[in-house]
Amino acid sequence: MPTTETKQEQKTGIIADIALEAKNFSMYYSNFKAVKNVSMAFPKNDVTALIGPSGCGKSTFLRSLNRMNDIIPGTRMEGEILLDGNNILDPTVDVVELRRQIGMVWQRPNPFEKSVFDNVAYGPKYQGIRNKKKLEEIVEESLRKAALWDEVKDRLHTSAKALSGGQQQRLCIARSIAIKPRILLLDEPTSALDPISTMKIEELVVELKKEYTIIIVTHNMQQAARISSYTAFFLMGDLIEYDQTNNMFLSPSKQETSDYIAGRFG
Ligand SMILES: Nc1ncnc2c1ncn2[C@@H]1O[C@H](COP(=O)(O)OP(=O)(O)OP(=O)(O)O)[C@@H](O)[C@H]1O
Repeated sequence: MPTTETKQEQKTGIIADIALEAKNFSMYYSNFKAVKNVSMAFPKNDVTALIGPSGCGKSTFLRSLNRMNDIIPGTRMEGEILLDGNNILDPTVDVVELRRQIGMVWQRPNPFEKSVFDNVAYGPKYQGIRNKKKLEEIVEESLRKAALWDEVKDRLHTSAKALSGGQQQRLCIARSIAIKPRILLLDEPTSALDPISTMKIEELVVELKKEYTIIIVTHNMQQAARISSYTAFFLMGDLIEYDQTNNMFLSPSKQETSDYIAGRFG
């Protein structure tokens, strides 16, 4: 009989094309170890869900993947997170360029106090693109990819804050896409949205995986089951189980996973 560890290694070992990989990664808030010795690989052009009860460290881990925790004083990280074989935790890494490659969408839609157009054009302008036609092309392409173009094409120059919550969240996705990332980190992107808007975001995520690697934190297990190919279950900072989503939900190998999925805690 293989040990559980061996079984999991075998299962995660079937990821043929790895976009990003954590190796023995830990993250501390001062002396508190919020993420503990996590090793896992994220498949390219696919969706991986991070699930677990409140406080288990899934958002902290997600934010570590593009060094977003750096902005919190007193944080410390150990281990490695590899992108193309390079450790992104290395102090010499250019975090602005890293965050261009690994974009982030937050729980609450947070468009800038600018027009729809200027929200999407912001990143490309920051990168030095000034040509008006080129910017128009990028804005249209990004809004189309975020499944928002048809709804906003006649109001590009009105305030983004006037959009609905669901539209604002798709605008935030368009804003991320506009700077051509390779990986998108989504931190509970639908938790503030109504069911119809949630469905649109879920459809969008499934569409976007053709072009991007997507890592999503969700409280919603049905959502993880609907849109992800792999799921990682965290508990008190530990990665308890990582597997293909179908296996995880149909035959979890750990009791804690089974209890959580069955709604016995969390
Ligand atoms: N800025 C911070 N300073 C100190 N501790 C923090 C900070 N942010 C999170 N923590 C702690 O780290 C642990 C993990 O928090 P985290 O937000 O990553 O969990 P989570 O699983 O994403 O929870 P939720 O689903 O409620 O967002 C928790 O114990 C939390 O209290």
